[in-house]
Parts: sequence; structure tokens; C-alpha cells
Amino acid sequence: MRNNSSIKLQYIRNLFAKEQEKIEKYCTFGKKQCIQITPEEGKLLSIFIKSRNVKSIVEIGTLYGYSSICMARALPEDGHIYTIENNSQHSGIAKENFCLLNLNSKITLMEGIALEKLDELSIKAPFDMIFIDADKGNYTKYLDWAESYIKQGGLIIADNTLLFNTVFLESVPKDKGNYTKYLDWAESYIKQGGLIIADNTLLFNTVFLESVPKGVSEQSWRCMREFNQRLSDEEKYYSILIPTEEGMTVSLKL
Ligand SMILES: C[S@@+](CC[C@H](N)C(=O)[O-])C[C@H]1O[C@@H](n2cnc3c(N)ncnc32)[C@H](O)[C@@H]1O
Repeated sequence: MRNNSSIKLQYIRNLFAKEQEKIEKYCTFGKKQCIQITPEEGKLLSIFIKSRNVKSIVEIGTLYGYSSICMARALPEDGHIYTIENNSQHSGIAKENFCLLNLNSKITLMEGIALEKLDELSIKAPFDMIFIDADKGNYTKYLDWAESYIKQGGLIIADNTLLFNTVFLESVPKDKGNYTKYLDWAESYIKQGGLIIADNTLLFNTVFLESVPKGVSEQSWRCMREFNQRLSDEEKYYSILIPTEEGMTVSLKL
């Protein structure tokens, strides 16, 4: 969930991501627009594509197609993106956007479950780049696939790798589901003028989000830690986790 409104971001966007912001204006979006990448992240992906001479990309998690469009426009004429989406409402809107922007020859939208579609894509391997931006609990499985089917010197890029600012905590965030019961008790038994103090009330920076962040389960947390840990292996990768609002891990496969 991104904060798109800060003055700092607007300054960066106005100077460096004008084209990506313009794309946003031409596209149709649904109510989950806030989970797509930002224009500056779209520009960052474009720079990686242009500077590494990327021609073939696999994307997991299309949503309404914004990141696919940013990447497609950075590709050379003979470049191609295969993007996978399992929600038909999302893919329906993405299709409209790809048509609207005349990108059907550069983008293949694959509708279905990512692991199954990746299997189908294996015959077209090796690819130059993978962009992972879908269900967090499967990131290590997507990495297993990338390890086999992304070229040496290719890029593995994943969004949300800070897992809503929980990935670096020492243990899985504990459930705070009893706080209202403790408050019930306190309302009866704390003196008038007494203090009620509670810790962790930002709930790992998730309490102000419009809905419960999907996937901050123990399984996702363990998966994301393992994912980042594996990509930090300097024998196999040259990597960084960029501290964007959501966290974006970028790895060059050695
Ligand atoms: C964060 S959104 C992608 C945003 C998009 N990359 C962008 O920045 O414009 C994640 C998308 O992945 C899709 N998704 C989640 N799990 C999936 C799976 N196992 N297979 C295919 N798509 C999946 C969701 O339906 C959602 O549309």
C-alpha cells in the first residue's frame, strides 16, 4: 500500500518519471490501484531493462497492467513480456489497457495460476528478467523457477520484499487480537485519572491500511525471509533490497 501523495515523491516524479505518470493517466484502474507500483518504480524497472539490454521478461502479478506497460515501453521493438494474472476482473482491465496503448504485440497476458503458467513458459526459457509481484507466500517457489529459467547475467526483481515492514523483525508479529478485551478490563478497573498505555498500536505499520495486508501470515513471513536470504548469497547473486516504501529486491544472477 503506497503513499502516493508526499511532496518528496511528487518532486521526484515531476522531474524523473513524467512519462510513467502520463501512462497512469491513460489507463483504466479498479479499486486496488494502490497496490500497483509507483511511476518512479516503473522508471526504475525501465532503467534496468534499458541498461541490461533486456528483451524477454516474465512478470508474476499483472493487476491492471500498469507495471507491464511501463516495462513494455522500455523494451526494444523485438522485446516481449509474458505477464501472469489469476483474477479475471484484474486481467479484464489489463487487457483493455494493453489494447488502448497498442501494446498487444509486446505483451502476452496469461490468465491462470502463476506456478502453472510458469511451467508452460519453461519451454521458452531462458529469459532475461523476472518481475515478481504477487502472492507473498510463494516467492521462494517463484525463485526456484527463476534459478532454472533466468539467464546468467539476468535480473530477478521482486516487489514487497519488506513484507509491510515485518520482514526484518526477529519473530513473526504476534497476534494483538486481545487488545480490546484488555481495554474492556481496563475500562472497569483503572482509576479515573489513571493511565492506559498500550505498545505496538501501529501493528507493524499496518493499522492505518484500508484492509488487512494479505499475507502477513507466519508462512509468508518465513517465505519472504528465506527469499531475501537466498538472494543475498554472493556466490550466486549480486543483490540489493532497495528500501522503497514496499521494498524491492533486485538481483543480478551471476
Ligand atoms: C500487487 S498486484 C500486481 C501489481 C502490478 N504488478 C503493478 O504494479 O501494476 C498482485 C497481483 O497478483 C495477482 N496474483 C496473486 N497471486 C497470484 C497467483 N498465484 N497467480 C497469478 N496471479 C496472482 C493478484 O490477483 C494481483 O492482481
